[in-house]
Amino acid sequence: MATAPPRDPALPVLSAEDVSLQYKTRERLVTATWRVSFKVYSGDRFVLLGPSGCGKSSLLKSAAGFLEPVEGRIRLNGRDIKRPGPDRMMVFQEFDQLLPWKSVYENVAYPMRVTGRFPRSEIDGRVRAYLDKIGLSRFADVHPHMLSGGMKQRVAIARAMAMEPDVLLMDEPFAALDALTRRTMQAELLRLWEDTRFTVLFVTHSIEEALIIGTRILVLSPHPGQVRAELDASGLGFDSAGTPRFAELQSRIETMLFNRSPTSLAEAHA
Ligand SMILES: Nc1ncnc2c1ncn2[C@@H]1O[C@H](COP(=O)(O)OP(=O)(O)OP(=O)(O)O)[C@@H](O)[C@H]1O
Repeated sequence: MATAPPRDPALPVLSAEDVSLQYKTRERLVTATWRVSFKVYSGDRFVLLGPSGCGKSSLLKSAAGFLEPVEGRIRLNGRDIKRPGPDRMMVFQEFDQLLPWKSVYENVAYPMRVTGRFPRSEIDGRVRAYLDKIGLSRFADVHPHMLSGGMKQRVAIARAMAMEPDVLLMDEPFAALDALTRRTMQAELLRLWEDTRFTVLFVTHSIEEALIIGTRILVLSPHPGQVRAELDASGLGFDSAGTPRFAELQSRIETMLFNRSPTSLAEAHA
């Protein structure tokens, strides 16, 4: 297989330029986002944050190649995204994203087998390495219905990461988990990132999750989705919760999203 030419780290992996997204239903035209721009660089943990209806999932769908902008452009390594491809792997919120008739091993192997992204001789090693990374080696032969929600999400993450996509697209991957499992999974994602420094575009409506997961956060307001701000959240993690920087960013985001003054927010939390 031909190796890709080295990429210039100064160029974005993914870029959205004035992206407007719309849905045409029989009754009306829904504008999901209005001229949204952002750039995701190699190794970014880039978070799209905002309330329900601000177009986070639509932007992710567009990056995945399922939804073409009506205005503007969305590009991967400088090329317009026209369709889905193995260079972008998606992890969804739903627990039913695995193929139920295939084992954990086969689920992770499947995209590699059908896309030919790697030589066949490499597939077994890759599956085993990624199952090991997420601590599911012992469950390789188990079928999804035997797994907890958290384990299913781990398999989905391993399956996506094993493809070594240019950008990993994650749509509220931990939102359906209980609070403790969610925290464990957030920590695990950060640990995996420390290991390989993959590029991820992560959607959430949780401010706390955005601050823990993200190195950069794009705050969106709804109807239609528009950019409110882009914030630098690098260096924050679990240990930062409650620190002045964490609290300051949290308060800034709350003010932006709820249009409340910091004082009234402090009162609301009291
Ligand atoms: N398939 C669709 N057909 C029509 N309208 C849609 C469709 N999908 C999304 N929308 C509309 O587009 C807008 C943005 O939706 P989107 O799901 O992208 O937002 P979101 O920020 O991800 O919200 P949530 O957190 O609730 O998923 C909303 O007004 C939504 O109703």
